[in-house]
Amino acid sequence: RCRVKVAALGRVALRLLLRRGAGGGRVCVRSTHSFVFSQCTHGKAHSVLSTFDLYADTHPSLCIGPQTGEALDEAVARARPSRVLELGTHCGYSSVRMLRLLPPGGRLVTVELDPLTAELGEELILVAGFKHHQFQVLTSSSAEAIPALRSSLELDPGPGEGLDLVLMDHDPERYLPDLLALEREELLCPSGCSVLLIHRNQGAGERGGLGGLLAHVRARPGRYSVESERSAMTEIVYRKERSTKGE
Ligand SMILES: C[S@@+](CC[C@H](N)C(=O)[O-])C[C@H]1O[C@@H](n2cnc3c(N)ncnc32)[C@H](O)[C@@H]1O
Repeated sequence: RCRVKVAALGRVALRLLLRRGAGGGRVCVRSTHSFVFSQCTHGKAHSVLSTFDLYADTHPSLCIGPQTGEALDEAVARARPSRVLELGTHCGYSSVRMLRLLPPGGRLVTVELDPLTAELGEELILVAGFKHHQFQVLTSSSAEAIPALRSSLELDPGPGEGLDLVLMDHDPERYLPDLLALEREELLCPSGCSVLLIHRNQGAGERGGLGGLLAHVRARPGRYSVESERSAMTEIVYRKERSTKGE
C-alpha cells in the first residue's frame, strides 16, 4: 500500500513539474533570449521563429506562438501594410513574424516598456536578419510613445497618411486608451488601418480592457468594423474616409 501511495505522489509531483515547465512558471526573458540566440541560424527569420516555438514547447513563454502567428500572418498579408506599430515587443517573436512579410521600404515601430526586454528583443530582431532602417524599438510605455510616434514613423504633419496596421499585445487595460490616443493623434491611416488585438485568456474577449474596446468599436459602425476573431486574435478595421453619420 505504501508503494502505491509513493507512486501516486510521484505522479502528482511530475505533473506539477511539467505544468510549471510548460506554462505555469515564470517567463524568463534572459533564458528565452539565450536559447534563441544560441540555437537558431543567424540571419534566417524562419529559423529564429521555429527556435522560439521549440523553446515554448518546454518553457513558459509570452510569445504569440505558431497558431496565433498564422492568424497574424494572414492579417498582415490581407492588409499589405507599409507602416506598422506593435505595442509589446517582448523578445521580438511577433516583430519578426511581421517584418518578414513587409514590402521593401516597409517599417515597423515596436514599443516595449521594460528596458532589458527591449534590448534583448531588439538583438533577436537583428539576429533574424532585419536592419535598423526596417524597424525601431522604442523603450517606453505605450502611453508615452504614441504622442511622439509621428516623427519615428517619418509621417508628414496632419492627417492623410498613417499606420496601416497596429498589433496590440501589451496590456489589455491599455487597449482602449491607446486606440483613442492613436485616433486623437491622427496616426491611423484614414483609408484603412487594421488593428489586431491579442487576447490570451479564453472568453476574455468580452471582459476587461478588450471588452471596453469592442464596445467602443461596435458603437461606431461608420468608423470601425470587426473583421475577424480567431486564434486569440481579433482584427478590427478603422476607416475615416467613408460615411461617419452620427459621429
Ligand atoms: C505578451 S508580451 C508580447 C509578446 C509579443 N507580442 C510576442 O509575441 O513575442 C507583452 C509585452 O508588453 C510589454 N508591456 C506591457 N505593458 C506595456 C505598455 N503599457 N507599454 C509598452 N509595453 C508594455 C511587457 O513588458 C511585455 O514584454
